[in-house]
Amino acid sequence: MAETRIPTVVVDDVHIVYRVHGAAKDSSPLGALRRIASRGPSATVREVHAVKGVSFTAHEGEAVGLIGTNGSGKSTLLRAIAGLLPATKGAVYTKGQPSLLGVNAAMMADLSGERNVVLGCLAMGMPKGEVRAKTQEIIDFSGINERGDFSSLPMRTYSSGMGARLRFSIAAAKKHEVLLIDEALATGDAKFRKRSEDRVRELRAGAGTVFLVSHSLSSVRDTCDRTIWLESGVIRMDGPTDEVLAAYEEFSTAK
Ligand SMILES: Nc1ncnc2c1ncn2[C@@H]1O[C@H](COP(=O)(O)OP(=O)(O)OP(=O)(O)O)[C@@H](O)[C@H]1O
Repeated sequence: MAETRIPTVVVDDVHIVYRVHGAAKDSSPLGALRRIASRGPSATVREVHAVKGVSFTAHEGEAVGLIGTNGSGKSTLLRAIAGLLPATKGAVYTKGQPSLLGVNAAMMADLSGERNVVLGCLAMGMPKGEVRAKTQEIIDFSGINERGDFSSLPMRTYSSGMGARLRFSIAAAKKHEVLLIDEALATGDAKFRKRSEDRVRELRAGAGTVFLVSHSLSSVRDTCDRTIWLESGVIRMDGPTDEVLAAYEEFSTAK
């Protein structure tokens, strides 16, 4: 009997178009004067068609890598799956509320790492008692205290890698139906990467779906069994990670 796979994310012919205001082609004073005289606001609005008709379905327990050259639309697609960007055309359907974990996820730079852990957990909807019980565990997982008591120092004193480790550790402390990771694993060192990859595997085992955007092909290889390759906003390949990475590597070296 065929195994029933439960879909968690359905992306149906999604297009994302950014409208950039104040980006007139002719930025000279004369050009500005012409635009004022013609009263045409559209002259200063330019459109960037970042995602062009992308469709796929992801299932419970699946880890999907998203790769592609700079500007190919990976982060845009992830933000659309997270519900942070509306699709200009098409639709995204998700099971539960996806959580987006990116390198720029909001943290309060003037508060200590520990306070950020507490706030981050509360923001994810964790009950107060659980936050208290998990705070130390999260700090230990992040490893930021390996070289001294950094968790009591303001986050602005952390290196970018330390900040990324703490952000990942906070997000990974909760069970997610759909976890979207944008480059967050790449900044950690080898030891932390191993730990975070193990955590991603645990999340998948709990029937979660994980998306990983990364330029680190080894991270994708170690974490994902399926990979989607985006190029200029279009899916170029979607299949087993090994096959997609081999084709992508060939494409990158041929360029
Ligand atoms: N806020 C924005 N406003 C206008 N255009 C944008 C915006 N964000 C991204 N873009 C454009 O959309 C396209 C896709 O960008 P996106 O950041 O999704 O690519 P990416 O594959 O994640 O790139 P990278 O690997 O460099 O992170 C690019 O052409 C980019 O210039």
